Order: sequence, then structure tokens, then C-alpha cells
Amino acid sequence: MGKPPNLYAFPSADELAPSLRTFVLDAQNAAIERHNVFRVGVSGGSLPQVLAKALLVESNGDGKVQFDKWHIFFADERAVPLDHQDSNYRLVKKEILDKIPKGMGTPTVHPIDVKYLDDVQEMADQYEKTLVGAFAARDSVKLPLFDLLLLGCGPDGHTCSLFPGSPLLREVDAWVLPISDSPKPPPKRITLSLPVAYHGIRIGFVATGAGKKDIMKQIFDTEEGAELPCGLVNTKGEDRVSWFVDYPAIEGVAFPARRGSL
Ligand SMILES: O=C1O[C@H](COP(=O)(O)O)[C@@H](O)[C@H](O)[C@H]1O
Repeated sequence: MGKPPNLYAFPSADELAPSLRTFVLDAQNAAIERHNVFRVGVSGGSLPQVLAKALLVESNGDGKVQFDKWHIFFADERAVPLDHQDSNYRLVKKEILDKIPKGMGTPTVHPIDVKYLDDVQEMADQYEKTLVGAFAARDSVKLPLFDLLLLGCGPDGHTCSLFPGSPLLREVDAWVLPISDSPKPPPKRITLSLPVAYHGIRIGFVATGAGKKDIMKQIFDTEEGAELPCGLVNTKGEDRVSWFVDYPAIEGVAFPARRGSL
């Protein structure tokens, strides 16, 4: 058994945001110092709204968000046009990119190539090439090591678009995988593979609301939960993984949470 993940709990999403900010800024600063760029993978779902609360605020002396140094990739994406209501890009744009105040800089964003909406295998291959360009050319690595992955946890324990029981969880070579039959709509998607997810240099999960409490209990308190996609990231990512949750999301969870602090 490796080192356990960190579980940080706060009364509400608003109270969670400053600690999430500190976590992201620490990852940003370490990455910029190491290679002068911050490569971050973001999820859709409920995450972008909480992330906006963490990032799009005045610095209170804890450091600056340097969006000019950010390269934003998608931990998963739905095979829909970029302005479609199901698009994770659209969500991140609406919640964060369109609201970045002047002076925080402009990130480089890497959306999917919508030329391949009808061919998710090709879309995944092309997105993998985007990652090869951004990571391998620079670092000659076998896997893209994201400076930070910001992940969500679905009520079934899925993360990225890696769903419980999916054969995709066994993939060891590909960095980006296609999905044609996602149990959650829309069915066609691409996703980072599990090894890419758990090799993140830092991995932050955000889970808020009472709708997450049953799955959180399963992931943190049961052996079966460790086999769910979120549980697998916990096991393999060990203490590189930090969860930011509100109290309703961990009601009844026995695993020890640090309450109200990072
Ligand atoms: O379908 C998806 O769901 C997950 C979880 O979403 P949440 O709303 O329960 O936070 C999300 O992380 C992923 O990016 C998205 O495509």
C-alpha cells in the first residue's frame, strides 16, 4: 500500500476556493521554475466553475496567476462542435477564459480538432499528436507528465471520460483514447488514458455537493471503490493526489480529511 492521497475538506465550495488557488499556484510556480511553462489538463463538469472562483480573483499576496505561461489541455472532451452546449472547451471558455481580467495574461489553449467529429479514433490520435508536440519534443518522455491535472469525480466514480468497468482502463500505451459509447451522454468523446492521469506531477480532484457523498464513501472507505477510475488514480498517484471537497460531499466518509486547511 503506497502513500494515501490528501483529502482537504471545507464547509462550502466558496471556502474551498482559496486553498485550491494555493494548490494551483504552487504547481504553476514550480512548473515555471522548472521549464518556464505550465502544462495543465482540465476537466469539464462542475470543475470549471469552482476553478474560476479560485483563479479569477485579486491576489491577496499569495502570488499571481500567470496565464501567459499556461498551456491548457483537456483531460477529456466530447466530440461536439466547440460552441455546443456539451463541449468542455465551451464550458471552460464561458467560466474562465472569457472572464480573465486584463493583467493576468492569456493562456494558450489546446482544444480538439473539430475536423474529426465523425471519427473519434482519429480525433484521439490527433489530440495525442498535440500532446507529443507539447511534451515529448521537449522532454522526450514515454508519457506526457502534466504539471497539474484538475479532475472531476462523477457520481459513478468516473474521472476524465474513464468510466467504471470500461476496457479503456486497461490501456497502457496510448495517451489519448476514443469512446463511442459513453454511459453518460454524449456518447462520443476522447479522454486521457489512466496512466497519463495518474502520472500527473500533481493531481487535484474537486468534488462538491451532497450528490457526491455516496461515491466518495465508496472510493475512500471500500476496497471496491479503489477499483473505480477515481480510486485507481488515488492508488497509483498516491500523495501526488489531492482532493478538494466540501463537507456535504464527504458526509459519512471515514477516511481522515483535513478540514479547513491545505
Ligand atoms: O462527463 C464528465 O463528467 C466528469 C464529472 O463531472 P461532474 O459534473 O460530476 O463534476 C467531468 O470531470 C468530465 O470532464 C466530464 O466530461
